[in-house]
Amino acid sequence: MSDEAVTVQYDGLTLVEMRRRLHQIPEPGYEEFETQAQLLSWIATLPQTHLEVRTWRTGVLVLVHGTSPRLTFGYRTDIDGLPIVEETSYDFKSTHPGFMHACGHDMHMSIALGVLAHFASHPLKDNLLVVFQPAEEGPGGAKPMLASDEFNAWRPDVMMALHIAPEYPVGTVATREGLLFANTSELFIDLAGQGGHAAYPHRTRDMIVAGAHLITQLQSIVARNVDPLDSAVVTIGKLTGGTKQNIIAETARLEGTIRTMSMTAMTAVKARIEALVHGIEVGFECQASIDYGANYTQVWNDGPLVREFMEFVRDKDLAQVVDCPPAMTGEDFGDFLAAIPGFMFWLGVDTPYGLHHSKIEPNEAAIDVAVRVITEYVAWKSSGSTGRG
Ligand SMILES: CC(=O)N[C@@H](CCC[C@H](N)C(=O)O)C(=O)O
Repeated sequence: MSDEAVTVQYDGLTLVEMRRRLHQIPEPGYEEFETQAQLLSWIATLPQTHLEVRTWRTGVLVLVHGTSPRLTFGYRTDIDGLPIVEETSYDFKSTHPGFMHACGHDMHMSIALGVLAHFASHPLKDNLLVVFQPAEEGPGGAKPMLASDEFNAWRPDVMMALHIAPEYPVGTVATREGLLFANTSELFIDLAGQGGHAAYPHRTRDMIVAGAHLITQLQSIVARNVDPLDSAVVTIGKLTGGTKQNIIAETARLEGTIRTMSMTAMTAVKARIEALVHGIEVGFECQASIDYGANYTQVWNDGPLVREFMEFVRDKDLAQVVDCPPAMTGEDFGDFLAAIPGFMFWLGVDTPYGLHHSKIEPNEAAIDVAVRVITEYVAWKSSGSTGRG
């Protein structure tokens, strides 16, 4: 492959410049209006001969027609941001107050744009569907997109995606056969008691105290109810309740997430949460409700396909390939992989701050690495194989 894939420009903009522009406009799931408009305007500047473009909600689907297609390859990027106040040193910080691309979706989008630009002018034998998917951070765009007519009209036979990894050096791809990311379930617990004057606690049912007890009890689930040879996480990331320091809180809300390696553990964790919440209702004379929000299927990499990908990248010396352990991160790309064979991999971006941190600054040199890895792999796959390992 020539260097063209990595020096690709849209309307005079490099992939890094496009990443920086996207970094400035992070938007929550299903509100990616400015992002969608920006993507569409850039895509319109590409050679259109082989392209067909559709929108799905706030997402974009681009089919690059192959010259003699037998298969459709799918490459997916997520496009939403997170409710985080940015604290990077960038001079291209988010212009959307309280929102930030702190999970790398700006990097992911620029890589997908690089892949798309390359194949728009170097079409494959096979079709390529580039998917710009909304709402990965929640409530999940993959499941409804999979069920949509827009996606199914161009449904790929094989799918792939990547996620930036702060802990790996630039020039690394890390993945594995089978389980890569966990099963996830969101968790929202509402507690309702009786508010009142801070000086008369005996006449109230204090939901700050009930919530604090419940959070502590929830921490016992992983330690005492999950097989130590399996794994789970129960995190409460947000606690709200009360109105003022001298008013006893009538309500409280806990917001969190559950992560498990197996569905057996997910069922067991949920059963324990329900038992503990019921105990809080009895013990603190209050009412409680549980909502599990969005649930994502584990990311399960197809063994032969991911093995072949790892061997290809290693053999062509496109990146350092690491056979990594599974992670407790979640990804609704798992929902695509439950329906369509494929795989996901981590892309090293070498930054001291982790995903979802207000100071994360991924190394942009990783964009070219990823575009090269993906374009070379897909071109090789389309040139001779049947799409399966
Ligand atoms: C890669 C990544 O960070 N993904 C998110 C997915 C969120 C799923 C859902 N909203 C939840 O919180 O359960 C993650 O937090 O792992």
